[in-house]
Amino acid sequence: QEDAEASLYDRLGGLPPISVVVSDFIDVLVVDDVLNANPAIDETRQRVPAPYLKYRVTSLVCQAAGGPCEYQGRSMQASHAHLNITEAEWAQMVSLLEGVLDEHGVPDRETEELLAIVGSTKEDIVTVWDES
Ligand code: HEM
Repeated sequence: QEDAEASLYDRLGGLPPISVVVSDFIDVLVVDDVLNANPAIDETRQRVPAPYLKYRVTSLVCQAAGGPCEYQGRSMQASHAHLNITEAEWAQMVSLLEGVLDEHGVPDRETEELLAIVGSTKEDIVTVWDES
């Protein structure tokens, strides 16, 4: 079934649109007040160049969507463990991502698939879990 239809990568239009969406996503992420209220996130995003993050995230998404890229960055666990990311911060990131996908008119099906890819990394990225 999967062989018979276009990959998510192709349905999104390949690297040019993917890189634009990722770029806009990183742009809103790094200036977000909710996320920057976490000092570990704030310090790290000031130290790590946004264009570098755009490159890495683009290659990761490209690969995960079935495109020709090979992600050569660190694991999600290794690159986020020191950021003390909470569930609330995770939810904020998802909401920013949904906004960017909506702005770019990414269709529902592709939006769901992208959110599922991102969602699959939550266990590795969130280290501060709500009780209850
Ligand atoms: C609340 C959620 C997130 C925040 C605040 C966040 C923030 C950051 C920060 C500050 C860095 C730089 C870390 C460092 O170099 O010390 C980073 C790296 C990275 N993040 Fe995230 N991130 C989040 C979620 C995600 C998600 C969902 C993905 C992809 C599915 C992702 C992909 C990456 C990649 C690929 C890198 C680069 C890894 C490397 O340097 O090799 N991040 N993130």
